[in-house]
Parts: sequence; C-alpha cells; structure tokens
Amino acid sequence: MGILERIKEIEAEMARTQKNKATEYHLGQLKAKLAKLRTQLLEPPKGSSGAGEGFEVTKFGHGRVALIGFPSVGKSTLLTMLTGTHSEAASYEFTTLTCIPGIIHYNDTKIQLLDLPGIIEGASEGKGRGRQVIAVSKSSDIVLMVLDASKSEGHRQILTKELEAVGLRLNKRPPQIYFKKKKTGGISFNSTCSLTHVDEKLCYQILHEYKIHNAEVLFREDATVDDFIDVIEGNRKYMKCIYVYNKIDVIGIDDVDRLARQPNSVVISCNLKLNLDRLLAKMWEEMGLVRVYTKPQGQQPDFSDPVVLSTDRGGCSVEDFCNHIHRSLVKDVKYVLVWGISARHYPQHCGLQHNLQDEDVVQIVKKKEKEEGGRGRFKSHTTGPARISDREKKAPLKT
Ligand SMILES: Nc1nc2c(ncn2[C@@H]2O[C@H](COP(=O)(O)OP(=O)(O)OP(=O)(O)O)[C@@H](O)[C@H]2O)c(=O)[nH]1
Ligand SMILES: [K+]
Ligand SMILES: [Mg+2]
Repeated sequence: MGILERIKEIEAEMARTQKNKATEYHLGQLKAKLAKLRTQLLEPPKGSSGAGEGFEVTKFGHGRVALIGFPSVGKSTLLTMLTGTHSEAASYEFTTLTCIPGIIHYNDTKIQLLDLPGIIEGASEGKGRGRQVIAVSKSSDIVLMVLDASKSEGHRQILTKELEAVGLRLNKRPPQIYFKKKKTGGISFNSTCSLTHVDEKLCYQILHEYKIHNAEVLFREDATVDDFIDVIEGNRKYMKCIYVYNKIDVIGIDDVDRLARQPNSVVISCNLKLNLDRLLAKMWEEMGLVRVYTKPQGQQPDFSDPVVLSTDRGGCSVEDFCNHIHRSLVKDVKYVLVWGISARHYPQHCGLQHNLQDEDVVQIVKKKEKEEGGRGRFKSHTTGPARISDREKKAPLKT
C-alpha cells in the first residue's frame, strides 16, 4: 500500500472514531501515525535529487513574501499592482504556471514578493503544483493567503489544512514543551502546570509510536497531543500569515465589514485599488524588520540606506548589526553610540549584546579610536525613548 492510501485509511479511521475519554489514547496514536506518514511524504522520492523539480527563485532583498491561494483569486493582479512587475492575469484558472518574483519598495527596504500558481484541495498530497508551491511558501518569511471575498469562506480552512498537512503552522508560536532524546535512562515526564489535554500515559504511547524509549519531556504549558507530536517531529515551520480578502468590490458592505474584523485579515480590491496601503503596512508590521542607520563619526547618517535586521532571522543585537556590515568588524568594536527607541538617553553607550530597534541610529566606536566631539546634533542628550523624527531625517546636519 502506498503512503497516500495509508494516510487515507488513517483519516477514515479517525473520522469513524468517536471522540471521548476511552478513545483518546487510540486517537493520539493515530495522529502520530498520520504525522509520520506526512513527514515521509515530504521526503524526496528515492533516486531523485529533489532538485530541478521546484521553481527556485533566488532570494533578493530584505525579506520574502509568498502569495498563496486558490486559482483566480487575483494573486497575479496583486503582484502587478504592488511591484510593477507584470504577471499575466486572466479570468481562467491556472493562468500562472510558475513562480514570478517582483520587488516591493517600502520604508527604504526591498521586499521580494512571489506570485505562485493557484493551489487546490489535495495540494499537500501532490495535486497540481501544490508541492512546489508549498516548498516556496516555506522558504518565505511570511505568507499572504489571498482569498476571493465573494467565494466560500470555507476556502480559508481548506488552504490552512493543506498547509498544516505539510508542517506549516500559521500565526502560532512553537509549543512550550521541552523535549530531548536521550541514550539511556528511560522517559522522564514533567510539567510546570496542570495538563487538561494529555496525560503521562498518552505521551508515553506517542513516544512509543516513534520508538523513543529514552527522553526528557517537560510541558511548560497546557499543550495538546498535536502540539506534542509537532515537537517530536521537530520539522514544523511557524509562520505569520495575513488573510487577504480580494475583490471586495463585488460584495456588500456588511460582508466587507465582517471580513475586515477577522484577526490577521485585510480586505482589498485590486480593481478599485482599495486598501492596498493598509495591506503593505500590515505586511511590514508582521515582518518585524528593524532598520538601523549607520552614522559615520562627524557625519549625518544616510537615512535612505539602512542596515536591515530581523528578530526572526539572525537577530537584532549590535553584534548582528556589526556582522551585517562586515564579518571581521566585531573584534574591532569598543562600543557603539545609539540614538533612537532602544536608547535610554541620547546617545547611549552600548555593548555588542544591546538589542536595536526599528529606526535606531548607530555610530561604531572602534578600539583605539576617539569618539566624536560634542558638537553634532546627534550628540545632544535628549531624553529617550523616541524615534528619530522625519523632520530630523530631512534637516541638514551641522557637524
Ligand atoms: N472584481 C474583481 N476582479 C478582480 C480583482 N482582482 C483581480 N480580479 C480578476 O480576477 C481574475 C483572476 O485574476 P488573476 O490575477 O489572474 O488571479 P490569480 O490568482 O493569479 O489566478 P491563477 O494564476 O490562475 O491562479 C482576473 O479576471 C482579474 O481581472 C478585484 O479586485 N475585483
Ligand atoms: K487566473
Ligand atoms: Mg496568477
């Protein structure tokens, strides 16, 4: 029997099984079996390198955003509107057959936006180009799930299920469960809170299913059996997702209002150019990018060319900032001067571990190098925290 048939069989058995206290162990075991099969399904088939079959596009810019959705919801129209790169749009399904990259210029950063073929139910099991589309989504920093506001609201659930089936977790944080495999010593099971979804026996059984007999498990929150399986599998990707309801020009105002109030959702119309700026602002916010402006001694920072850091990728410490400029820089740094939100006063002397925030200004003071005299405008000891204002950015600097 193939993997797909076994998945179908287990899903059918789960659907038949009533959920109650007596079946909870059996259901947990089925869930673990299912998760193992899904992981197997993701492995490239034996004898293939796995290369060449996807649509790899070189990463570019400070972040990557993927457009995921059913066919003809307006993904290509949206890419063309936001990036100026033309991607063919038409009223028939599967107009787009490959991955088309474009660039969004926003807040002095460049964000790569990827248009992708439409995906359909069953994508996670290889229907259509689902597998390739999902691989590209996994490589991005956030996902925009594009939905047709005039179509069934069930589409959002179907797509979420498809993405979950391949290990993507949307708008969730990793479960607070410590898990470590050991060589010997059996299984030690502990929790820091009372558990209402699982008990020790259920967890042992799941571990048994994975043939794990020595491990340390510590639940730090009231997690579910699905969370526990996610932690054991260890290959889950936790991503932000914005639900983008397009085509609001064809629905009534009450429906627009209801959709707009759902969490993580933005309503737009490409045809009427409605709310696209709100979408960009939301996207920017969710990406959590941190722009840091470098200030050479005695000079004004270049406010059009930030170093862009990210908490999710690489971190936002002064050390990360230095590494971004040059790998060998860190060893020469004595301390840095920081102006902006992260500074308690202006300028604050900070070490490598200090965490920077969006729009901070940083001057690096190297070992055996004297810091700037007290004349520059940035030297003034303003009380923080405050952003460098737009006016300050535009004003000419006397140094
Ligand atoms: N009414 C309305 N139609 C739209 C809007 N945006 C796009 N469309 C139309 O929807 C149809 C599909 O648009 P596409 O951009 O090709 O959609 P897609 O999601 O890229 O489709 P595939 O590549 O086939 O998956 C086209 O006829 C567009 O003109 C909108 O805001 N309102
Ligand atoms: K289309
Ligand atoms: Mg398209």
